Order: sequence, then structure tokens, then C-alpha cells
Amino acid sequence: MLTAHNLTKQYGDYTALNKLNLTIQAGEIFALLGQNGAGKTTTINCFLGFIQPSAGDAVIDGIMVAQNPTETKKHLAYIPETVMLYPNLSGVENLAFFSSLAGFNYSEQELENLLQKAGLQAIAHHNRVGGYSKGMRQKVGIAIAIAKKAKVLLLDEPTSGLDPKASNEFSEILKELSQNGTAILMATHDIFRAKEVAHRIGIMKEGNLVSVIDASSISANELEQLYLQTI
Ligand SMILES: Nc1ncnc2c1ncn2[C@@H]1O[C@H](COP(=O)(O)OP(=O)(O)OP(=O)(O)O)[C@@H](O)[C@H]1O
Repeated sequence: MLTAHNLTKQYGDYTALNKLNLTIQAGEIFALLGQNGAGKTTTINCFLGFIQPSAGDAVIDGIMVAQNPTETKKHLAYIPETVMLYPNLSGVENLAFFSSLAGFNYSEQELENLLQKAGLQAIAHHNRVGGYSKGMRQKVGIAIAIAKKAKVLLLDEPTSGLDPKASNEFSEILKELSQNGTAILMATHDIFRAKEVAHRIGIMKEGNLVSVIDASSISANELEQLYLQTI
């Protein structure tokens, strides 16, 4: 569903991403760990089509991103660290707007159901998003991803700054999306969450994917040790 073939990004002489080879299957959650500047966001931005790779390819559902960015965006949902929404619109209105951009025209009841599914409490559905907490905005982001019926979900530090309960709820929703066949690539600094939610975990260092681990084969403590030895 999501493939990187020798994916490389250079800025002058500096290699931000070095020949990344990675395949993420439908229904798989892959977490990318690594220090600041390791190349996680660069990887995600190549799949989003935000940056052009210097060499290699990012491929989504068999389609090359660099050559077909509009087409591949239709299959994608993206949740950054802070989901950008219109503060003067309600959760329902934001969801209606962003899902309409993807070609979906939901009824108010359907929009409310989507927000409910994403874990946003009903009392907040018609309140202005400007008054939402960070976790509530992330949930609207999840609802947009569900509404778009995206085959691929890209997440860049989605749980950073969320309280443990909100972070746990977020992980549960990711698991549900993966059970429904969504391929998920998540950059994170949260080793514990990566272990809890992901099927496989990659550790990046200086633009290289240096280690890929099956999450079921390792404890959170062992993963932390491996991470510290690797970076
Ligand atoms: N436009 C740019 N010009 C030059 N260098 C850049 C540019 N964008 C990113 N880089 C460099 O590429 C490297 C990889 O950055 P990237 O944002 O992918 O790291 P990251 O792993 O996501 O880090 P963080 O955990 O801090 O988000 C960094 O050294 C960064 O300074």
C-alpha cells in the first residue's frame, strides 16, 4: 500500500533521507522512531508530495507520488502534531468542509456519527473549534481521515502533548482503522505508544533506517534500550 524505493532527499551536500526502502501493507501500523533531525518528517513529506525526493520513489497504492501528487493525495489522510482547523467553525462544520474537499457530502447526522466514532464527545460537536483542546482537535483530524475513507494515514507526532487518556484513546482508534485495512505510518518520539500501537517499529538515525523490529517480539523496556543503543 505504501512503498519507498531507495527514497532519498538531499539538501545540498546534506542527506536528510538516505535510500529508504520500506513497504507498509494495508492494515499495518508502522512507527518511525528517531532523534530530532533523523529524517522522519522528511519521509512523511515525501509520501505527502510536499517535498520532491532527490532520488528514488514514494509509491502509494502502486502510484508514484512525485509524478501524481493530486491522485495520491486522494488516498491519503494526514494528521500533523497540531491539526489545522478553522477556529470559527464548529467540529461538524470543519468536518463537513474538509470531507467535501475530498468529494464527500455527508448529512449532519453522518458528520456527528463520524465525530462520535473518532471519540469527540457529543456536547462539543457544534462548539467552535477555537475552544477545543489539542486532543479534541486531533479527534476531528481522525474524523476527517475516517470521512475521507483514506487507504493510508500519515501521522507526524500525533500524540505529542496529549494527556495519557487522550493518547490511549487515540491509539485505540488507530488500531480500529488498521483492522479496517488502513495502512498507517506514524512518526513519534513516544517509545511506549509505538510499542503499544504499531505492528512494526523502525529506528532512524541521520537519514538512515537502521533497524526494523516486530513490535510483538520486544518489550517496551527492550525497545527503549535498543533505541538508546541505536541513536
Ligand atoms: N528545507 C530544508 N533545508 C535544509 N535542511 C533541511 C530542510 N528540511 C529538513 N532539513 C534537515 O533534514 C534533516 C531531517 O529533518 P526531519 O524534519 O526529517 O527530521 P525529524 O526526524 O522529523 O526530526 P524531529 O523529530 O525534530 O521532527 C534535519 O537535519 C533537518 O535540519
